[in-house]
Amino acid sequence: MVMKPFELAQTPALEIDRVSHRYGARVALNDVSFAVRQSSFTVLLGLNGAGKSTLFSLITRLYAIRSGQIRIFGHDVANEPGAALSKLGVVFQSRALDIDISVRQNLMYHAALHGIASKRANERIAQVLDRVAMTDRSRDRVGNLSIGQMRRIEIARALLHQPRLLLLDEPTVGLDIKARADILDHVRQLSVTEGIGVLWATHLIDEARSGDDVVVLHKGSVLARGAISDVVGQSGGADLREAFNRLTGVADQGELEAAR
Ligand SMILES: Nc1ncnc2c1ncn2[C@@H]1O[C@H](COP(=O)(O)OP(=O)(O)OP(=O)(O)O)[C@@H](O)[C@H]1O
Repeated sequence: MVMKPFELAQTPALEIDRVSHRYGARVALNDVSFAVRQSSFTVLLGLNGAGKSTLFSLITRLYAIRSGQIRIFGHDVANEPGAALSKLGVVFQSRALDIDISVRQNLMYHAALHGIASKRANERIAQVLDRVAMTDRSRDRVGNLSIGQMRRIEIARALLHQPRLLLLDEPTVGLDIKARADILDHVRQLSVTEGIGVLWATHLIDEARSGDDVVVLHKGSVLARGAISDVVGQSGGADLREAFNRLTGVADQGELEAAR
């Protein structure tokens, strides 16, 4: 018997299935479908207003899903929220740490919210701080860290309960070039070493690397999705920047930056 491809494939870490969302008359997401494979690094590429934050709000259940389905490791977010969200870690655009207490205290507090007992929490905190190379800062007050270091702690925090899907919404905003490259490297490594499916939302084309998957979201619609090499090949462009420009009709990255 010949097996169909979908029977051979693993369950995706995340499936967005025909999701639409409106704010009143404004369509923010229009029939959006794509998947994040397990252990993959998927770049959700879109300009200001593309719908990235709306999509994150639906995945995390901040907003109710009115049209379409979202599944995390096969669990429907609307019908099985406990099973779905237990596998999910999120780094939102807005700052999530209490700057007046230490890194460790922040992480202990978050572990308690997830019901992780203190012995296990101590072990996990040691592991996640090691993952983001911040072990030596555990007793520091968060307010004394640089913005890039805070971002790393936010990523460590999102990893405490051992999620298998990690969402990051514009995680490098406000970081200098070195901190940006460091965070990208750390998260890319996580997808490989920990087998985590990563969805990295950004407007910066140069954060995508060959080997990544990409989803081009523009004005609420998916214009292209798949391996970067395929998306570039199908567009007829020379690289992802040209592919993005052709797909969206946006002139260049300068315009993309200016749109923010
Ligand atoms: N609460 C809201 N009420 C009305 N319209 C909204 C609301 N939130 C977002 N929108 C609109 O929905 C569309 C998608 O916005 P969204 O914030 O999801 O995009 P984004 O890709 O995350 O952009 P950004 O990079 O600015 O965060 C935009 O047209 C935006 O103006």
